[in-house]
Amino acid sequence: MSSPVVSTAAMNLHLRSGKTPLHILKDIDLSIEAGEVIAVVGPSGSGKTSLLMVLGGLEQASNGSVTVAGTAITGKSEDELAIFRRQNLGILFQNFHLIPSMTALENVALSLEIAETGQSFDNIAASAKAALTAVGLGDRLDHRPSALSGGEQQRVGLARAIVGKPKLLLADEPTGNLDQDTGARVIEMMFALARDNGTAVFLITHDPALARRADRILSMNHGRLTPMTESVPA
Ligand SMILES: Nc1ncnc2c1ncn2[C@@H]1O[C@H](COP(=O)(O)OP(=O)(O)OP(=O)(O)O)[C@@H](O)[C@H]1O
Repeated sequence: MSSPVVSTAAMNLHLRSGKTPLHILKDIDLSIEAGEVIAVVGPSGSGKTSLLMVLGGLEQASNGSVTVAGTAITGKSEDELAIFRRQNLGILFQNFHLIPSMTALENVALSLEIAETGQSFDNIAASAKAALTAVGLGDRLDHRPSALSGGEQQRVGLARAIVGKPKLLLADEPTGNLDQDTGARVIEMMFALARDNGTAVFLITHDPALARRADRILSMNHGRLTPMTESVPA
């Protein structure tokens, strides 16, 4: 059997707020297989985004182990983490983070260019165009973010997150700002990526209907992650 894409053991995250020490993540043991979609639910402030940040190498765990796509990311330098992210991760935030001066096509192509896959410019442009077409934006390639609606910008963000066929997709409330139809479309694309490419998906959501579609639901409470056993309220 292949090893999991995500594996953490006895992982803790301590931060400080002024002089007050905070124990944000407590003894996290998490494993996510290739092609598996995990939904993480839980109250505001419970630690969901903090866990996403640790898995993405955007926040360093205080102790324990964190292995993502075969790389032990604890203790790596910022430069090493940047390379690790470019080669293995897709990240989809609620607030898109698109580059305002670049067109949709350029925003998506940039993520392939900085991943340094060695592809020619023509190949990169073709992949970016295919990803944008897949999210229904084939006719918006030359639009800058300011000329796109919120839902369209989110879909550009999704195209950018998936164009490199990442081993792990991290998504924080990806449908929070979207109408139902656009949200459903974004979700379909994420599931397709897991199914067709074997991408492991870590999805934070407050949407019970969305959580129920995942392979597994985990609940975060006061920094502890536990399997969701009772059914998610509608
Ligand atoms: N850089 C930081 N310094 C200090 N405390 C932080 C920092 N980042 C997050 N926290 C605290 O960590 C706790 C967990 O925050 P986190 O954003 O992970 O929660 P969440 O479950 O994602 O919440 P939400 O659903 O509201 O997004 C909160 O109490 C928050 O105030």
